[in-house]
Amino acid sequence: MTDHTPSAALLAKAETLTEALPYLQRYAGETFVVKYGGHAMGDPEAQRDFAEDVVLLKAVGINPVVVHGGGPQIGAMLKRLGVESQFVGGLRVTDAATAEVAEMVLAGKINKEIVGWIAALGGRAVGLSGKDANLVIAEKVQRTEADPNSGIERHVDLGFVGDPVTVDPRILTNLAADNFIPVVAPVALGADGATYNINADTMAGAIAGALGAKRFFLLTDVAGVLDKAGELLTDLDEAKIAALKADGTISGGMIPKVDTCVAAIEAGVEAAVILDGRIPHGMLLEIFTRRGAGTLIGK
Ligand SMILES: Nc1ncnc2c1ncn2[C@@H]1O[C@H](COP(=O)(O)OP(=O)(O)O)[C@@H](O)[C@H]1O
Ligand SMILES: CC(=O)N[C@@H](CCC(=O)OP(=O)(O)O)C(=O)O
Repeated sequence: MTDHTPSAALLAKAETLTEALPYLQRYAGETFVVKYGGHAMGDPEAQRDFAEDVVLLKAVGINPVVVHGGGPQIGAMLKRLGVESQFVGGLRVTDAATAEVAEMVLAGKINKEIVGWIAALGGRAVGLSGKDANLVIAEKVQRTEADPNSGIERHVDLGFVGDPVTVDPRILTNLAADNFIPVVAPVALGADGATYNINADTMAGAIAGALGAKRFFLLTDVAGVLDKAGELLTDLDEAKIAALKADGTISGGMIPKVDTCVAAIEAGVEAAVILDGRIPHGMLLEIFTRRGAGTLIGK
């Protein structure tokens, strides 16, 4: 007689599904903002896995809003055009020609690639930038830098680099209510009518704050915030972050990330998670299993 007992592997799959039940109940109807960084995009397979996660979130009643980057991809295009890029404090110095290329790569190429993957997997994505429906109004960033000789702080002109100053999230909530998945490129107009290039972490944080998102995910190319020994720090708050910045544990590109998370939480986001976007379905493991992944930043 044939043995009809399910295999252990099959039973483990059922357990994974039941383990997800409390999370499915807790998050149904909530808004999750996901920042998908250029380094996390990797190869087409990684992009497909990411899109699959986003479509799954929507299918179980969560409202995902994707805000993407594309720094390495802008860099590659500028290189093809023979233009060198300079960074100050993690921000790309953006003259008018660079702003044009950044918009083409972000709002044209990458945005439509992500929309395409989501569509291919049965989701209904709408690609937009901060310009659409006045989603974001930007203001030229003001930065200072210490002069290497005198040590005196002086103003640095980053060109068309913007900070989001107002966010009108109605287009996002309207799209989500109609079962669309918004995919946002970090480009916006200033009140002066100019096009501004915005750091994608900053853009995503401002949008997460304006939406009062339940969760804000930052997908990057490290496991999360690491301590000096390279071990993952699983839980952080504002005070711990301040200490880690002060002693130099958090540096470079991780500084704007944690600052963005803290600002988003102050604006009403319940918690932010920094995690490795290169791990296939890492976001699903974080959301729907007890193990979690990455660094959770809360109040
Ligand atoms: N304490 C830390 N933990 C993890 N990464 C850190 C830390 N301090 C600095 N970093 C750096 O921050 C980087 C992530 O920032 P960034 O390269 O700007 O990411 P992205 O391109 O995804 O926006 C890491 O790859 C790492 O080099
Ligand atoms: C002003 C500024 O630096 N803008 C960024 C926008 C893209 C971005 O932030 O992409 P990642 O998230 O992949 O780094 C840039 O030009 O690279």
